[in-house]
Amino acid sequence: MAGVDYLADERNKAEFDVDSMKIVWAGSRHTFEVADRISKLVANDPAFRKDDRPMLPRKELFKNTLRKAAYAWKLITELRLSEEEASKLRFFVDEPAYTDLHWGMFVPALKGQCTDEQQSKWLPLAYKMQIIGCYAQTELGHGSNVQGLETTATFDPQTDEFVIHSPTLTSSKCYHTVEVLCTWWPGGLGKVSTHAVVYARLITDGKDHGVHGFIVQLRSMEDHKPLPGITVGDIGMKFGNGAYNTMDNGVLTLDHVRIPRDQMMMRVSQVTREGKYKQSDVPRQLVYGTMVYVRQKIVADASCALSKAVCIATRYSAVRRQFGSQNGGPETQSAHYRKSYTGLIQVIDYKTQQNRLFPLLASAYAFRFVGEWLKWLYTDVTQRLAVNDFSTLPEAHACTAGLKSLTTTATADGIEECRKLCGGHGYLCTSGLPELFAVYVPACTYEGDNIVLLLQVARFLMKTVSQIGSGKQPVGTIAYMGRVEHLLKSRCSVQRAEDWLNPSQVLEAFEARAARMSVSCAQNLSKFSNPEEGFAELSADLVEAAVAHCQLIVVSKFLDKLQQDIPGKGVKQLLQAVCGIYYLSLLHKHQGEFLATSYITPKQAALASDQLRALYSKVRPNAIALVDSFNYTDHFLGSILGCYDGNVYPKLYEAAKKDPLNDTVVPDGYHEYLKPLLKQQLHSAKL
Ligand SMILES: CCCCCCCCCC/C=C\CCCCCCCC(=O)SCCNC(=O)CCNC(=O)[C@H](O)C(C)(C)COP(=O)(O)OP(=O)(O)OC[C@H]1O[C@@H](n2cnc3c(N)ncnc32)[C@H](O)[C@@H]1OP(=O)(O)O
Ligand SMILES: Cc1cc2nc3c(=O)[nH]c(=O)nc-3n(C[C@H](O)[C@H](O)[C@H](O)COP(=O)(O)OP(=O)(O)OC[C@H]3O[C@@H](n4cnc5c(N)ncnc54)[C@H](O)[C@@H]3O)c2cc1C
Repeated sequence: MAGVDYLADERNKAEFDVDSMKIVWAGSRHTFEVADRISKLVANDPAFRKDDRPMLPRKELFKNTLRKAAYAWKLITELRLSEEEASKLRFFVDEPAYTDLHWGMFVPALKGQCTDEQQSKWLPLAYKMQIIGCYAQTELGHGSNVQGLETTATFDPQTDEFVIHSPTLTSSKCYHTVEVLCTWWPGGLGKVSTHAVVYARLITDGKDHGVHGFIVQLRSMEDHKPLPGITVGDIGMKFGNGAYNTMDNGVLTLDHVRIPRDQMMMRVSQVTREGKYKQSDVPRQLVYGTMVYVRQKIVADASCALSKAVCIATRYSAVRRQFGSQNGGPETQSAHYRKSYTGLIQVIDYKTQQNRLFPLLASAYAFRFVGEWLKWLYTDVTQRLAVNDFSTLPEAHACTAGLKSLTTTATADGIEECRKLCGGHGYLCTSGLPELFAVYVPACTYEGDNIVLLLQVARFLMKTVSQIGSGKQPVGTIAYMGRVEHLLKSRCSVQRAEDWLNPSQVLEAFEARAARMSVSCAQNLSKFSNPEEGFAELSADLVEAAVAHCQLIVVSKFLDKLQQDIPGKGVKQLLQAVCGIYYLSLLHKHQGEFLATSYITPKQAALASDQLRALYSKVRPNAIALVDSFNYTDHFLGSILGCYDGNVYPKLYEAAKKDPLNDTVVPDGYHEYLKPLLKQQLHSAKL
């Protein structure tokens, strides 16, 4: 049956121009064309096969990743791909590798933390991959608490060097039962990186200046062996088969390792030849700049991971049929569903399925647009920093931290929901969903634990509330706090379900909820004589206020997007429906907060649910076209359930036949373990 498109009927139902939507999703025609070309290049090259990943033993898996990364680099250089094309190629290869950390963190750290002179030395080497780097910040005992790091970099004026040292238990106040407090977790560190950006406490003349970044060579450029004083290795298997085990997350101890003074990254602060510590005229927090950059990237990546899962679950939900009757005979479910040509009900037509799936589809679009906006914000703050305007740095930190937390939590939960939406078959590795979940879920932890990051947003919110009335007008994403008096008094004016389609009404509802939750936290905090104690005591409420603020940002950026000129037949109308599903499903999920803050009434909450159901019906015929708009190849999706042609069952059957366990009809181990058992039972049962 090759060539038959089992989803053709679904595709014919679309009420909008899919090609135009593809461009909206990609961000521009240019980005679409690059992504389309590179994704096909990868999909058509057998060297990038990835369906065997869950079955490979770790060593083989890792070597395979090294092979793919080297081959990708060969293509990048031979085809003279641009930076944009090269990064798309790595993205579509879709395999976590040391290159993610080299390009995603090491290079940005060099760019952001080094002086021009240092950059001119290190960047050309890194760009040509003549050195490979990683980002070594987290220690066994300290991840979230960066200020608590214990590795030291002590300046030795005699030799003009820093001595980098991981403290041992004996020299540490810590009472862990491990012998060494080493660096632990960095990706690419375990087996590959030649260099690392190591974060350590800078000590000059006995004085501790806090955490700074240093470039440390780890391995010999001749034979890849660790340099003297360096002990390095992989930290072991992680969650899931295949998944993130293609990455060599590493452990590192540094025993009085000496590096030249000019390998301290000196953009933010410097140590002179005499050992004098000098701080540039920039905020110390710029040392954390790489994290702001990567968090912004992670938000953009969330929409990719979630859209992948949603594409699989949506296509499969249209293919999968449950209940109804094959021959038009008595129905086992309500006649309401008797629409499909076979008489069997497509599971996508169940309202419960739509209620679980469509908000995730909407979230994928919402995260795409907020990711675009966050990229703009990051570019803007970077340009300002270049001219010593630091005014928007706290907002950029709060936005990147908060949105990283919000989008990764929703995406990880969403992928797991998509697995359940695919029923039993979702649990098969060939659905692609178990591995996608296992690869994605650490995003809730790395680059800042999601709760720790929300607490940073909460601090920013409390600071903003405390400044209300001081004459300092809040701007940007926090501008609504400038209208707090109105927002505390106002009441929702919705009278009919359709009123929930009014953008200004929706925006005010989300602003009022966020403002009221923040103000309530601030009022409760003011009852504590010690603010830090109050912050700790109220931290669960503060996290909820931070989530409300971040959801407001996502909703407002989606609504802003809809204000733009969006070409293509029906595209804008569909996006309006998708946006409506996004905010109304949030309103429904957090109804308690909207009601408790008294902005809306129970009747208005019920009208919101009515409108949400109406939007599900609007989106239903367009669901397949909406996921086709992601333009994912079958290779990238890596899922039989999500394959473009919907020909799921024969593919599942063929894949099962190819499982190594089916290489022989009688399994290995039969003669040792099954036969004797069965024989013994045969004797005792006298059969
Ligand atoms: C399939 C493969 C994966 C693919 C992923 C896709 C991603 C797309 C590509 C991305 C590229 C590369 C791939 C990356 C893969 C992921 C690798 C993960 C790498 C890591 O995990 S690296 C380690 C990251 N570690 C952390 O994030 C630690 C978290 N902790 C912190 O950030 C901070 O220490 C803190 C919790 C914020 C500190 O809190 P504390 O209150 O103690 O703060 P300080 O006293 O230090 O500072 C207070 C002051 O500073 C402000 N501030 C804090 N952070 C920042 C910042 N980053 N920028 C600006 N300002 C900051 C804070 O607000 C305070 O200000 P105030 O005094 O109140 O005015
Ligand atoms: C797959 C993966 C890749 C990684 N890659 C790198 C890398 O390349 N380089 C690198 O340097 N690091 C890396 N890391 C480390 C990562 O950045 C840290 O694990 C992360 O920052 C969380 O820190 P932690 O492990 O110390 O968690 P902890 O802080 O120990 O968190 C444990 C629990 O305590 C809670 N908690 C902690 N502090 C607070 C608080 N103040 N208030 C309330 N609750 C709190 C957290 O919410 C969490 O529930 C990686 C981690 C993973 C899982």
